[in-house]
Amino acid sequence: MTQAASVVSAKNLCLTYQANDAPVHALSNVDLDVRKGDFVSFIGPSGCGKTTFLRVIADLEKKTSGDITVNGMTPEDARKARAYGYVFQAPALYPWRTIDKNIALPLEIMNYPADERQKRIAEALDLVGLTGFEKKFPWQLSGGMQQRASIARALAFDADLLLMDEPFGALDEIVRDHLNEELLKLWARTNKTICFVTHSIPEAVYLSTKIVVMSPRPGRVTDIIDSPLPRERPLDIRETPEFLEIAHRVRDGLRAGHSYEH
Ligand SMILES: Nc1ncnc2c1ncn2[C@@H]1O[C@H](COP(=O)(O)OP(=O)(O)OP(=O)(O)O)[C@@H](O)[C@H]1O
Repeated sequence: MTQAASVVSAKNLCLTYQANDAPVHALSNVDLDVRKGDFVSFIGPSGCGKTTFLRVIADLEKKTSGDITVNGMTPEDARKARAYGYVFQAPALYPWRTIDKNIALPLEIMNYPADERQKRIAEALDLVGLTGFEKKFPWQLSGGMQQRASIARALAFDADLLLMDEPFGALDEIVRDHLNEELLKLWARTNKTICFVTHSIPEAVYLSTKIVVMSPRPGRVTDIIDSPLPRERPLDIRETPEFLEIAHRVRDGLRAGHSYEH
């Protein structure tokens, strides 16, 4: 079998923010290869550079040194080619726009014709299970449904790469479990490549084909775990020895990164 194409490739990637008092080494010598169809989670304590890494992929921050390509291009060219959809931590929906109009906004900015917009909105709502809610305002939906609407908005351009920055962090555990299951189904149906930031070990292990463990000061990768779990995962896989073993390794990686500071 030939290896899947590289979607994100980082080599010796460094990013230093020039803060007022001292430079902040948000990413230090990061090496990572994300392949087409991977579900990659980034896990680590606050400040280890998870968001910064997604922002470099999205061309919202510029690297200081090293190399990074997205779909074989510079992040800037990839952004211009609309290589990705971005889902933020909070739903970030416009309260004065109905759900369909929120999803339409980026498509309007990109001058998609009205009929194409309608088609894409309907498809994206179907993928996240929100068909029938197009005329509701965000405040008429629960937190979980709002976050699904944000995912629909990111899916609407049909980019192969989804960047998700802790999208379910603010939701209660039951809703989160449900959305995790839904997200895996969506990933299986669409064959997208997903880069997903989380603070939760079970979430990272449940969702991912690859888990990137990071630690702060300087922000760096301490472990990369290729998951042996099958791609199809019922929620109760979380009680299996295989699952717990990976969770254990993630926890060890997080601990090792922590002891580096002392
Ligand atoms: N624009 C900026 N200017 C200066 N420092 C920044 C800037 N953005 C982030 N940082 C710093 O860079 C480091 C990495 O931040 P980043 O947001 O990538 O971490 P994170 O792992 O996503 O954290 P969290 O889990 O809290 O979201 C932190 O120390 C942060 O304070």
